[in-house]
Amino acid sequence: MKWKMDGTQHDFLALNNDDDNNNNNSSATAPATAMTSNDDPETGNQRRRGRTSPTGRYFSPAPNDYGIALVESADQDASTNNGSNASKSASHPPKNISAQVSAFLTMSLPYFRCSSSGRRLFYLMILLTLTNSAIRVYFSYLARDFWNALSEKNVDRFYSIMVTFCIAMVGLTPISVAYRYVRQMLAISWREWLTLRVLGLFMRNRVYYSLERGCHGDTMGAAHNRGQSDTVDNPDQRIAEDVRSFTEFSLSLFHTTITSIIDLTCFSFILFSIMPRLFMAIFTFASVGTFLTICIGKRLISLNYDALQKEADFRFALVRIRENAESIAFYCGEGVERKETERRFGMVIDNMGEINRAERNLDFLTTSYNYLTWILPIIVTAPEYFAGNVEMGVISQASSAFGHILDDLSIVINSFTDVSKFSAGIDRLHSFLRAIQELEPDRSLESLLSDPKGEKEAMLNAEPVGNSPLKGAIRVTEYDAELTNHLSSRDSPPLTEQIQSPIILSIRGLRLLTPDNKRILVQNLDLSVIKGKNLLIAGASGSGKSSLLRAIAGLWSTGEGEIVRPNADYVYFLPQRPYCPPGSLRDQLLYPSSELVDDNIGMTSPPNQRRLARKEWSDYDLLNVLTSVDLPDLASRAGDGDPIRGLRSVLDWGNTLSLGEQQRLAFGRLVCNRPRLVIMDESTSALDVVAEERMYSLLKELSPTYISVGHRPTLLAHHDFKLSLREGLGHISEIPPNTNNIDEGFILT
Ligand SMILES: Nc1ncnc2c1ncn2[C@@H]1O[C@H](COP(=O)(O)OP(=O)(O)OP(=O)(O)O)[C@@H](O)[C@H]1O
Repeated sequence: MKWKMDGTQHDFLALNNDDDNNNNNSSATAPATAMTSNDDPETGNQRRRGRTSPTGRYFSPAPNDYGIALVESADQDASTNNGSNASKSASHPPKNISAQVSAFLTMSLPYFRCSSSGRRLFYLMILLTLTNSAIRVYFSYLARDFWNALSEKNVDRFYSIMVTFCIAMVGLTPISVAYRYVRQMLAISWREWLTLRVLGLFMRNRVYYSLERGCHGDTMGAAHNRGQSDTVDNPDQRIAEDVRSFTEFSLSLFHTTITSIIDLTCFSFILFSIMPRLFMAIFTFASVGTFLTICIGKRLISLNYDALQKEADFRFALVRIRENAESIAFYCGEGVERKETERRFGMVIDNMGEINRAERNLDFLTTSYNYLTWILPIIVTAPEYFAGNVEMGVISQASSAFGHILDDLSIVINSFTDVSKFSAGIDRLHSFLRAIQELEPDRSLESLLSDPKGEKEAMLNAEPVGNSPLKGAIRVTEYDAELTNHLSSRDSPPLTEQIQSPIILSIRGLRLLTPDNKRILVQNLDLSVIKGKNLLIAGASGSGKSSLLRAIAGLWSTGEGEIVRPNADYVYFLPQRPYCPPGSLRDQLLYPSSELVDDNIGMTSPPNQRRLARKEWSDYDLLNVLTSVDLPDLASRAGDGDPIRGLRSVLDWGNTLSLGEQQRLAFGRLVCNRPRLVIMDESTSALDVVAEERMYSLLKELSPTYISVGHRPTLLAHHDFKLSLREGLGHISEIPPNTNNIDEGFILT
């Protein structure tokens, strides 16, 4: 069951006794709803503010009145999920209540501490909530007088009350509208704040990569030992959907709670002063009902947690088919994919069935509860009325007060399903943020949310911040490549005695493990790469070549040792399959240059000034770049004969260009970005030997130092040294000049 509020869907959100119109409806219409023929026990007590259905859920029978509509939908939980790694996720048991409350506070308080506008909106919302409660009490008295006037047939009094009622309605409407508006404003502002904070934390220090690959260094190892999950499923859904639901439902819940407390106080006073017996009866009735609801319905909490998970897994299977459409089509793998997708969908359906059964059991209780609430106040008050001890208006007011109090005491009963969904949502969001926080264990989650850059901590500790982005045992130290003599041959032994030029990359005592700490890939590796002397890394498949590059990039830190390299501004990594971001051909060439980069990303070095220099590249320059990488007609093709238009055309480049074209385009990026050190992982694997030769000639013209990983013997001719990885050990050898191919006696593995 889902709710729509002003067109916005809520997923673990359905607490609904918060709407002003509902409130007005309940109290303002109390006279009309005190046991009229319109009251339908099937829909619960219409007097009641929350309009409880027999199933125990609040609903709005007239959606247009309240801007709220009940939506039967099961797909919202995963509606924004692009399905990143659902299948890897671990299922967490829902936490206990105190842990939930603590998680809730940790995630919600930073916003109110940091945002002054959020605080203002919050105070205004409280003010308007209090005003609304006062209005409800006022209307309860107005209703009493109204019914008394009717039963006494006092026409003058009746019309005088009607006039007062109309004036009050006119005056109070803006307050109700303002309340809803302010609450939505607060929901928007909070969502914006929290989403941007979570997104910032997700993108900085390559957390997005670490969470995806589970390479959290020692920290994650510790997490493993504590039995925590090392992967977080569907971060996209958590950022897009769980944050939204969290903020919106939190406000709804807050409103419900505060309104209930105020209502409970006011109407308890009213009811106790009118009829103490009824007051006592209601407390007993609500307590028993709540206890039974918790006993019968607690299974729904874990089922709803699983529902979020299973919907996301199903969605992920569909997204994966879309992303790998071509490969699946080549393999004719539709049957397998369909079976797997159906299996996941089957799990969704099974879970829905279980939820349905659990809700049915709960409905037995809540429906009979609602029938009883319809009749209970009448049974208790009727004898007094027939005995002439109380007037009709008093009965109406007592019934109204009864309805209010019962609503307030029945929050658990009426909203159990929705609160259980909210609880599952809190857990998902909190575990996601905890996984991010574990990458910076010296900082608390609250401080990360309040102060992502850690400026306050930095001021307090006054410690130099380490250079390595992810704290692990392998330390990556970056230096400014402009300072040419930063490294000397004394720091690390050179590859050969003869070479005395500065070292551009140095690896000392490296021991590299897989992120799960299970396998040693490289050990005792000492290596210095001299500027201008290019290195080829070779080895059998799975020997750890790419992993060594990951360690140099600072992506993997499990192991020990030190890597010293130029800072990110001067190093460019070329993977085997270049990433093609959404955007124009121009964007493809200049990637990752951007006018938009800011220091919030938390990169290991200040923002790359050279990468900000997009405007320096004219269209003409970029067309020359394309020509230099053997793609002279690409822009014309993309622009239907007009190369300038082609540079600006936005296509799905990853699916439009062949892998060889993408690899050449990636070499074009090197021309635009002019790094000092290029690190390539089989980045010419899709090129023929001639094209490979041309790309390496271009590299030599650009004259950076480069390191390649590859299997092809033809690569030997383009490098000066070779590092062979064998059984965890690295063997360095010099490649004699004019080595052309494997016949020269150099095998790659
Ligand atoms: N996230 C991970 N967790 C655990 N093990 C991993 C992970 N990623 C890679 N590995 C393992 O690490 C080993 C080295 O992988 P790597 O990609 O470095 O090999 P490679 O030498 O580049 O192989 P190839 O030549 O086939 O590309 C492989 O056995 C691989 O299965």
